[in-house]
Amino acid sequence: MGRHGRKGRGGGGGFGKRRQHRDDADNHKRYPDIVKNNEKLERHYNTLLDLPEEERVEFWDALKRELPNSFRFCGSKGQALAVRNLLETRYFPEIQKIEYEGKQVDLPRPVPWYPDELAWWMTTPKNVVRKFGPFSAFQKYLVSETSVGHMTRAEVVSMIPPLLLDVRPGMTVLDMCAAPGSKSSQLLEMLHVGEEARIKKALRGHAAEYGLDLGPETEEEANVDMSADPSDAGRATGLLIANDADYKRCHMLTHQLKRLSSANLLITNHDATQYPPIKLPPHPDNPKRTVYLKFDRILADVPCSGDGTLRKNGNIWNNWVPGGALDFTSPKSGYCMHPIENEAVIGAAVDRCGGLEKIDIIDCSDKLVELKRRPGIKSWKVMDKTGQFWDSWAQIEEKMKEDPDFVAPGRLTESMFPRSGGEDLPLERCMRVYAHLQDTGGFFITVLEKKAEFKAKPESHLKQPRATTKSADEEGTAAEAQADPALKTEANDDAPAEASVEEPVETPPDHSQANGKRSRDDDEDAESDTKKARIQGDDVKMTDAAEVAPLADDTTSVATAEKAARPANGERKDTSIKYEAPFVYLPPDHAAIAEVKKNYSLSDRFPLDRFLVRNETGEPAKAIYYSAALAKDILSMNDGRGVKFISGGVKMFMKQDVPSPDVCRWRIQSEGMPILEGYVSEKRVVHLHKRETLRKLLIEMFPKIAEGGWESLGEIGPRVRDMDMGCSVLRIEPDGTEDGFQERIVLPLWKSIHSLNLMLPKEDRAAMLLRLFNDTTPLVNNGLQMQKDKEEQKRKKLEQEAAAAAAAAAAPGGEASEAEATPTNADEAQTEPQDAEMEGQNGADEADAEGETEDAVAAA
Ligand SMILES: C[S@@+](CC[C@H](N)C(=O)[O-])C[C@H]1O[C@@H](n2cnc3c(N)ncnc32)[C@H](O)[C@@H]1O
Repeated sequence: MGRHGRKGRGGGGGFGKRRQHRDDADNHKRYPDIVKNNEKLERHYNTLLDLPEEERVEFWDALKRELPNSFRFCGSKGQALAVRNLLETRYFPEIQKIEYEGKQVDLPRPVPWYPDELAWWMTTPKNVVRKFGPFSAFQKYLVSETSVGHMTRAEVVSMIPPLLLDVRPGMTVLDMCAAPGSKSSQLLEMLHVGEEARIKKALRGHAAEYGLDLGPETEEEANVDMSADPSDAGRATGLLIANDADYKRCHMLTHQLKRLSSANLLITNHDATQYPPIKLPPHPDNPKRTVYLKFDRILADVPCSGDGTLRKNGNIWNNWVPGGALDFTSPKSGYCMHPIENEAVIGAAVDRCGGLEKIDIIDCSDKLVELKRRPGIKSWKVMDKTGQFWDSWAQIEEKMKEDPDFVAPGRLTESMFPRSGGEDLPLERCMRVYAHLQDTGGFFITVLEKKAEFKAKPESHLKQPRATTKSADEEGTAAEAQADPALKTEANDDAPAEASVEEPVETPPDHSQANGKRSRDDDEDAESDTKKARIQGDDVKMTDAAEVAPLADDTTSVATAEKAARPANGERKDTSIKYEAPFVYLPPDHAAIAEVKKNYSLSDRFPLDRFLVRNETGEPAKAIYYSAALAKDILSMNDGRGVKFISGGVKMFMKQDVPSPDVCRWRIQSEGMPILEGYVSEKRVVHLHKRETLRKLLIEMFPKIAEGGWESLGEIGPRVRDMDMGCSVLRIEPDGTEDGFQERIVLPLWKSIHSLNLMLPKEDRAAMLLRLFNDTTPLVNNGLQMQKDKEEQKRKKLEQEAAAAAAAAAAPGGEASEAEATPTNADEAQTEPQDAEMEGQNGADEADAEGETEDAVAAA
């Protein structure tokens, strides 16, 4: 059907602008206070779902109850488990004591089908946890861990699709409609599973050679499967392209995913129905052949009418009309129960892709077995805007034959009905999750597997809607042309016919081998591809309520999008198309890279050819980023091709003002630390194992080292006193004692002339303080205090000098000289610390380029 994106792309459109005000008012009402009656809605689902009476009551009761609170522990597995353990050890005893409305509240429970008990839910609604006093410590924990990216609050049902996609390290994945990014973060985590242990294991054999202290081998390291992603010394080689059509939401996505510090992520801003082909470097054996990226997995979490979100968008009770689903005016999320947004779309997509030999609906009954679900629906009626049900398209045609003036109300189309002759389509393999099954929102998921190459049929082969009035009909057509870039391209662009969706086009180049992986040459036999896919179960695409036709690797979408990206003169390179600051890779022998390599004595095992900057000059001004090899290939090969890359690469080094040229100007940014730290030699490492030492470093910004200040820095005091100035790696390690650390943490540390500083944003400091020490002590900025003291001293000195000068002038024959009266700046040059300016003064290009907020690290 392909209509999903037409109205309200951006996910925030709700039920349209006219209703916005009332919606907002309704949304601010507590859910229990909302009147939950809608005759058409109830008649609609009672008819369509045809649930037995008892279950029907449960279904509506569940929809009328407030949605339980749910959250997921995220980030690296070690971190996620550490944060999860706190829930049970620190917060369970508190929650157990809470009574709300005369009843003891339930403890949170793990979601039974989510791996490693990393997803949890609780019956107490979010609003109560937020506002009811006795929950305040727990609420603080939720907010604090969410703000630093160790936890995310997501609807339980929305966690299902990534799990069914079975993403594994090394895969190439596209999330077509990714913002704000909750599913993308799950996908990214899957690409990085086991990476830390693999890197360590790969490095261990070379540790002595490079002066690396990797500590004792961990259990995870001992058990890690090196073959899961073997080609880049343990580093993850897969890639997630997270795409969204809405530019602003792409930036939201960037912000959300930044927390995962992944070098294996690119964010793009395209209409997914026109996703451009992504070029890869040619295969060395066939340098003339153009090679394009193909995806192992695609997630299509498309906008829909969202009636599955009734429990969190109470306004839907008032506003739901059958036409909502027909028009898709409420694209808040992919949660919907309506067959015309679900099974009908799957049917149409399979049809357009050439049937079940080309694309199959996968039976997932053996996956997530504890997830209660219902099979997809094979037959349904369609309710028009007046509330009348139609059994089939044939019934409408019949009526039109009988009465030439008859028009069905609303924009009904043939594809909204079960397909005639489509009885064999295994729509029962689609998955429906209803609110009453396990107290969630409603949801629809289907997993599709591409079995062979195909050319998708154009959308127009389906029968067109017949609207209520002529003008409505005309409106619809104009809107279609407006909203469907494919139609626009066909109509307006005089590029060669091969680009039209209707025309057969050359089979696009096949997977290629970038960096020895993840791509194929285009002359490879499609048949053998298909066999491979079947054997390995590899080419699974999934959709929740999705239209699947425009897969990025299918012939049609490649050709159409290629045309869109190609300028009218036929030349492919158009450097004028710049959507964001460019991505420029630095040569490995660049002076800044050499400086970094020398300062941190980086092991030769760390690749130096993946550093990039984000500015036109191509010179590092403020930040140096790092990306995985495949991301580099893609960013380099697609420069000037009209691919709208919003973000890519992890900020690895930030430029620092330093008091002498002997000090390395490039400090490691906390985001880049997990990628780099294993390769930094002992020369720039500080080991910390006492809890009190870390507590002091977290609470105090810029604790003093000079004038004996180092003595108050516990076991790290002598080390930091003797160390050269600049950035080093602080390794916080368990020492086996009971009150020692349970987890390993690595942070950047900066030593300046007078003081030391953990290079962590304030919110991260506060979150760590809460997590490790259950401490909410306000942070102390020693640097600011020193600055104030210094200013006070200066003021006093000035006063004294002025008084002395006045006295001298008053004395018989005396007159103070200018020079004596003017204070020198000599003291200032010595004052604390030069890094005071480190965040503020270099605010040039890159930070702005990504619209990022600066770390609150800084400055004294
Ligand atoms: C249901 S939301 C996605 C939620 C997201 N997957 C998550 O888990 O956080 C749908 C998203 O699709 C985007 N969108 C709408 N039409 C699109 C199109 N034609 N191409 C790509 N993205 C589109 C919207 O901007 C919106 O962010």
